[in-house]
Amino acid sequence: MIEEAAPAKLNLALHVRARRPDGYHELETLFAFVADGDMIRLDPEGPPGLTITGPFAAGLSGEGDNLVTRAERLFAERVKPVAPAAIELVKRLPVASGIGGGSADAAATLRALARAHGVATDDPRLIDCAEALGSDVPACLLGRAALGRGRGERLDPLSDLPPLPALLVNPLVPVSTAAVFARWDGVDRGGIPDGDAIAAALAGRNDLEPPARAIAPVIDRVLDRLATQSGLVLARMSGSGATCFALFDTGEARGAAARALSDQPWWCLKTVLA
Ligand SMILES: C[C@](O)(CO)[C@H](O)COP(=O)(O)OP(=O)(O)OC[C@H]1O[C@@H](n2ccc(N)nc2=O)[C@H](O)[C@@H]1O
Ligand SMILES: Nc1ncnc2c1ncn2[C@@H]1O[C@H](COP(=O)(O)OP(=O)(O)OP(=O)(O)O)[C@@H](O)[C@H]1O
Repeated sequence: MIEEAAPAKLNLALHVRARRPDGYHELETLFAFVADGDMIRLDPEGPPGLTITGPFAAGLSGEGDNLVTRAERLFAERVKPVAPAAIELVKRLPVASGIGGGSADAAATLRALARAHGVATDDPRLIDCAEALGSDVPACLLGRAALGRGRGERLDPLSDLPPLPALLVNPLVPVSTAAVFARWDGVDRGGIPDGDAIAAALAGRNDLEPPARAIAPVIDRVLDRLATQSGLVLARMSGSGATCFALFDTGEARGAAARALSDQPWWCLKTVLA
């Protein structure tokens, strides 16, 4: 049995630079990961098929188009013609929520298959599979803080981030990534400055916040509540939303913020930058 963690991804900053003719957007983003997320368990000898467990299992459609099964099929086509395995996905992250849940699962599946079949996790064919599965999958395959460019697949690793306490808050409203990008106003407000990642994040922004807030106004309330917590370093929406994150200077401040928000019917995850 092979276990691979599928940690949640955060966009500490996300600057949209241009709409491309192929329908994607050129962006610059600071990818970061936290210590918690979904989990993939792979048994190459077990009865083939995908089992989904965990608190958000019910939000997912069947095997055919799950990103885990798509990753497995692509691995068999492009890397090694392996037979389907028994895979369990422990789904702890909300679906369609801006923290890359499906992308993290796909990347963890590729890593698990690579380990099971003696392929290096930086094998170019694995990276090809990741790019074909989605814009966030290459970053999730790398699994460490990085500056992303292009549609997110051109990655420059950053030096390790400080293990800042983090609170992730999702108002349990799914938001479509394509719908949010489609509402971007087309204004290039500039790239991400070089240098220290946390300083760059503080100076940066998420250009998808205004369109996501228009689609899901509850995001305003989440950000307003996070902004007033003490010990706050940075509060921002991640990806295309609706999950917002707050970074704190101490675990106590994060705990106090989590208690303060417990009057809302929102999903909250106390974690730390990895
Ligand atoms: C918002 C982010 O999460 C930031 O990391 C990513 O850019 C989105 O990554 P993802 O969910 O893996 O997205 P994909 O599955 O590749 O694309 C979904 C849809 O989002 C839009 N999309 C995505 C990425 C990108 N750079 N430009 C886009 O316009 C496209 O309409 C695309 O059809
Ligand atoms: N294993 C999976 N986990 C989550 N979603 C999946 C999975 N497989 C397929 N999907 C589909 O992919 C869509 C996007 O899910 P995902 O959780 O990756 O989005 P996200 O959190 O918004 O990611 P991003 O940060 O990349 O925007 C959902 O509509 C869902 O139905």
